Amino acid sequence: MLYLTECPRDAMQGWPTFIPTTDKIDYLNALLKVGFSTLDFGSFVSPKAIPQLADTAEVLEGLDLSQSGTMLLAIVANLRGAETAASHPQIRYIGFPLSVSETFQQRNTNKSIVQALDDVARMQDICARTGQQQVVYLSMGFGNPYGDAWSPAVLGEFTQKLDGLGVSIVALSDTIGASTPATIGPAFRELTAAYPNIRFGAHLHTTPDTWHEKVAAAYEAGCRHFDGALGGYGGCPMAADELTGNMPTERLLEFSTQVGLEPGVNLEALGEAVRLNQRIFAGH
Ligand SMILES: CC(C)(COP(=O)([O-])OP(=O)([O-])OC[C@H]1O[C@@H](n2cnc3c(N)ncnc32)[C@H](O)[C@@H]1OP(=O)([O-])[O-])[C@@H](O)C(=O)NCCC(=O)NCCSC(=O)C[C@@](C)(O)CC(=O)[O-]
Repeated sequence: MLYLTECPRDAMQGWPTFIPTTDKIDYLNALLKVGFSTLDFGSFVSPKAIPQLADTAEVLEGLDLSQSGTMLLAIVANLRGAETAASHPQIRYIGFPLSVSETFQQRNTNKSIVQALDDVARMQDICARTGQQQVVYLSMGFGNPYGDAWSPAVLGEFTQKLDGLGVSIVALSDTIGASTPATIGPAFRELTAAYPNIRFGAHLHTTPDTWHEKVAAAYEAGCRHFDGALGGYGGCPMAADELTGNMPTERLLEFSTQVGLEPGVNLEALGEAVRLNQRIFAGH
């Protein structure tokens, strides 16, 4: 079975019209029944930066976790957000976007990479206090649209720092869909060999035509932790004017069957989640 993180937060965060809080709650409760390993359900960030998710605390109140084995993950972009996430023991993972592009770090969190690394260290302290776990996203991990210098080696340099801080889950993130099998495969192969204490996830934004080669490259390089969003909607509005789209979870499940793994999801619950997904994102 693949370790799947379903990311409705990533699908919703840049959606142009406000999704009513009750619709978010219904959708997330449906996703909680599907059997995903983790649900990236919302974020505690500035409501000015991401107005769509200003209701995350209210949404959390409405979630029914009683019959779900799925762990909750919330994205934060500063220490204030991390303290908010830390005050909710239902949240297992606190996700922080650390960018290997200085321009994107500034755009996304209004701070430098050096300051962001300091936040990662402090968030490790918060997690040590609460028993939660930090997930660091290496954003723009496969290139950026701003002309900032990038090479495959940069992922190694950042990972070394994260390893030193005791971070044990790192999601290699292709924020704008710039990766290719030629950059994905070596990244997962080399980092997995060099950092056995870290689980590397693939957070690969993609266009519909290239999903398979990207997932296959990561899988063949040993990756078993994939992020996706049903329908492939969304992306990061802080990255570019146009949302790239997410890795469609349906395709990840299809891939999982192709390689002979149990999808590990309840198909009836998945059908209901897809129905609510279509109501929110496709208006029917
Ligand atoms: C980090 C800041 C806040 C810095 O932004 P800033 O402007 O430096 O922050 P500030 O401290 O000056 O505060 C500005 C305003 O935000 C409020 N504020 C400040 N912090 C919080 C908070 N935690 N919760 C609630 N409100 C907050 C604060 O109260 C204030 O409100 P005002 O006084 O003006 O009314 C801002 O840049 C921000 O919120 N960024 C959000 C970025 C974001 O959510 N990006 C999308 C998620 S990351 C992603 O999608 C990438 C990922 C994970 O998928 C992986 C990948 O693909 O790469």
